[in-house]
Amino acid sequence: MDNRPIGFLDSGVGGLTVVKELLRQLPNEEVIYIGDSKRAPYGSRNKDEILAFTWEMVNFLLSKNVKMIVMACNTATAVALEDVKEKLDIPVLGVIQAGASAVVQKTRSKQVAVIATEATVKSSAYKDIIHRKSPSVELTSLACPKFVPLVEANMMAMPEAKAVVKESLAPLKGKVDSLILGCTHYPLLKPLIQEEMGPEVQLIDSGAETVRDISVLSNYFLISGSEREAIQHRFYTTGDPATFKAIAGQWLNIDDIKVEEVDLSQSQPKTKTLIVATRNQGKAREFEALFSDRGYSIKTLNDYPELPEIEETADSFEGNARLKAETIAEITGELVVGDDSGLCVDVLGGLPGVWSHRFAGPDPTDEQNMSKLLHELASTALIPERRTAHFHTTLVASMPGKESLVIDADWPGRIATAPKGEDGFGYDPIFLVGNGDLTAAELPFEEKNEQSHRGQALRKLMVELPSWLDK
Ligand SMILES: O=P(O)(O)OP(=O)(O)OP(=O)(O)OC[C@H]1O[C@@H](n2cnc3c(O)ncnc32)[C@H](O)[C@@H]1O
Ligand SMILES: [Mg+2]
Repeated sequence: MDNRPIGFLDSGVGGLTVVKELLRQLPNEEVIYIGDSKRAPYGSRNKDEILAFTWEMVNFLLSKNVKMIVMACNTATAVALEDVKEKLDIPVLGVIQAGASAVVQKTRSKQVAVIATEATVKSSAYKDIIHRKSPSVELTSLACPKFVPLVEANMMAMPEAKAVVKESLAPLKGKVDSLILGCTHYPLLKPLIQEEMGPEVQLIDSGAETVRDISVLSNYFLISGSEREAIQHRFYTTGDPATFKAIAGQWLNIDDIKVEEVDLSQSQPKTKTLIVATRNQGKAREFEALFSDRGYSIKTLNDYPELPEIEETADSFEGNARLKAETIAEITGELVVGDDSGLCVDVLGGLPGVWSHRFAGPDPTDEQNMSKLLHELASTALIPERRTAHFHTTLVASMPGKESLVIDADWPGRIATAPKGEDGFGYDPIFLVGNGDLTAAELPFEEKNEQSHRGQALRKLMVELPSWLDK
């Protein structure tokens, strides 16, 4: 018997899907978990980086006196398993072997697929093992680089997740009888993946399959834990402990889960700069909330007083957003995101639209803009059905020498007959959300962010950005 903990490592929260299975199958084992959310996703990084980061996590786990290490990350397994195994004298397990073995046993049609990160697909680790075991099995490998950012941002229940899963899995529909979830993050999207692939396709969870191997290995080396009272699992993250706790608490069903933030590398991880092309600090704060835990340092034009003022002279949201993002990216050489947004009222043919900010004159107050709009609608749109509108936003991410990434989002509603509510800004007090009776200025800050055009666009950006940067 050996009651030392088992160490789990992952690029973020994905390895929790393996831990969940461990807690179910082997309740006498204690867990030490390290997730490198700050540097996730690993899947689009190069081999040397993945190897270095994995070793940092291995050394962290060794400092906690673990009896075994489980690389609960397919990307780390594909790149670093052999190296780590060779150099340590405790057992080290990856997640690829077990998933590959399971699919060979379970497929009937011999048409199977694996979805994984780009690095795992590139490594051909699944292909190699499956072909060695059964040359007649035909494996299709598909990289789904948008899945990990989606899970890391805890967006699994949001409508964007369904859309991303549908779009990503389209090439596999109707072609296979078994699908390996070749990234430990993916079981968190399992209901959506199953719905998209159809009930007849069996999903193989590599992580869950791995727990059987942990059990076999512990028995073989006589290091299983014994039944005891005080088992204290410990979780560490390099990212935001609150997000980690939210995902882990829900997924593992543990109420008082202990999560600590750690700084893994001696030399700080390279923080990437993201310039938001605005002087509006409110917008910068929204970016900061989402991106600083992903290893970005957020700057605005206020940090670069020497940069020119950029006039919004285009006649479309995209035109203005490009003008801001591309001009600043060209001058600074950095990653820049620009956005342009506004309120589009149907009966006014989409006005005030791109002119929302200056609707009532060159430098109007929000009140002046709102009263002009109410005045315009007073004569033409008396009934609520004629007062439909939507907020629109277009985000453009730009880097010199790269085709820009463009993201749009809408937030539908209607125009009220009088302002209502204290929160928000701009036209919020006269924007009735959806078909309801509350204006955007009556929603609490978090709720507005969850629904709004800007909130939706920022979350889409968070999912699209890593794979765009990698192109
Ligand atoms: O271009 P920057 O410097 O970022 O600042 P801006 O005020 O022009 O910012 P936008 O182009 O994004 O927005 C234009 C106007 O649209 C309105 N607007 C945009 N989003 C809104 C929201 O969430 N709630 C209420 N009004 C909004 C508001 O009147 C804004 O001044
Ligand atoms: Mg504007």
